Amino acid sequence: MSQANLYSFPAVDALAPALRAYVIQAQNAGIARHGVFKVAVSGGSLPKTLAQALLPAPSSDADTVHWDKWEIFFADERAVPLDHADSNYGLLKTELLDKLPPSTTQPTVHPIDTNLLDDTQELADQYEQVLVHSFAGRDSVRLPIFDLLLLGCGPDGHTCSLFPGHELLRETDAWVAPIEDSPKPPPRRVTLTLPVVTHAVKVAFVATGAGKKEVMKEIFEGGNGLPCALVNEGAGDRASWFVDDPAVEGVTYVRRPFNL
Ligand SMILES: O=C1O[C@H](COP(=O)(O)O)[C@@H](O)[C@H](O)[C@H]1O
Repeated sequence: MSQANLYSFPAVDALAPALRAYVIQAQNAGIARHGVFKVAVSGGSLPKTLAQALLPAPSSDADTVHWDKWEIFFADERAVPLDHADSNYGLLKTELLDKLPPSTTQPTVHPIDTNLLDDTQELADQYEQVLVHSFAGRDSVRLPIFDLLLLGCGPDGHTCSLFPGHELLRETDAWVAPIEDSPKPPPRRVTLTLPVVTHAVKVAFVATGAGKKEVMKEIFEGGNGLPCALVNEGAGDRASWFVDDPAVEGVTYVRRPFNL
C-alpha cells in the first residue's frame, strides 16, 4: 500500500520554495488536463505560508503561477460573513489575494453564499451545487476530483472541518456537509467530506511549529482514526506533508528528500 510523503525543512523559509514547486507542478498538470487549475484551500495557518510560497516573482517561465487559470474553492468555511475575522475566504484574501501584483489577473474564487448563513445545511448544499456546476454535474461524476487540496492540520488532528470522532467522518454521500458543533470555534461551518478529500489528484498538508509535534507523532505512528490520518490512508502517496523540523521532532516516520 502506498504511503504519504513526509517532507521536512529546517524552517518555513526553506519549506516555502518546495511548496511552490509542488503547487506549480500540480497547476501545470491541471491546466494540461482541462485548461484550468481546480484547487481547494484551508484557512488557519495555511494562507500565510501559501503567500510566502507563491507571492515571490517567478525566476523562470517554469516557475510561474498562472493565477488567471486558478479556480479556488474552500476546503472548509465558517458560517460567517466574508469580512468577518473568522472567515477563511477573508483570510485568504488578506494574506494572499490582496497582495498579488496589481497587473495580475485575479483567480476565480468560489466563496460560500452568505445569504444562507442562517441554515448550514442549505449553505453546504449550495456550495455542493457550485462544485456540481464546476465539475460537470453529479450525474456524470461520482465525486469532484480536485487537482490539488491545500490543507492544514489542527493540533487535535482535524483537517478541513473534519474533527476527531465526529460523525461527519462517516459521511459517504454528500460532497459538502454542514457542521453545527465544531469543537473549535466558530461552531457553525461547512466542509468538504472525506471521500472528496481523498479523491483529489493531490493532497498537500502544511503543518509548522512545535505545537503540532504531538499530533504529528499520533498521525504518523498509529493514526488513531484522526482525520488527517484517514486522509493519509485514503490518499496514500497522493498525500504529501510539508512540515518544519519543530513540527516533526521525535517523529520516526521516514522523511523523503524533496524531489519533484
Ligand atoms: O479551523 C480550522 O483549522 C484548521 C487548522 O488550522 P491551523 O491554524 O492549525 O493551521 C484549518 O486547516 C481549517 O481550514 C480551519 O477552518
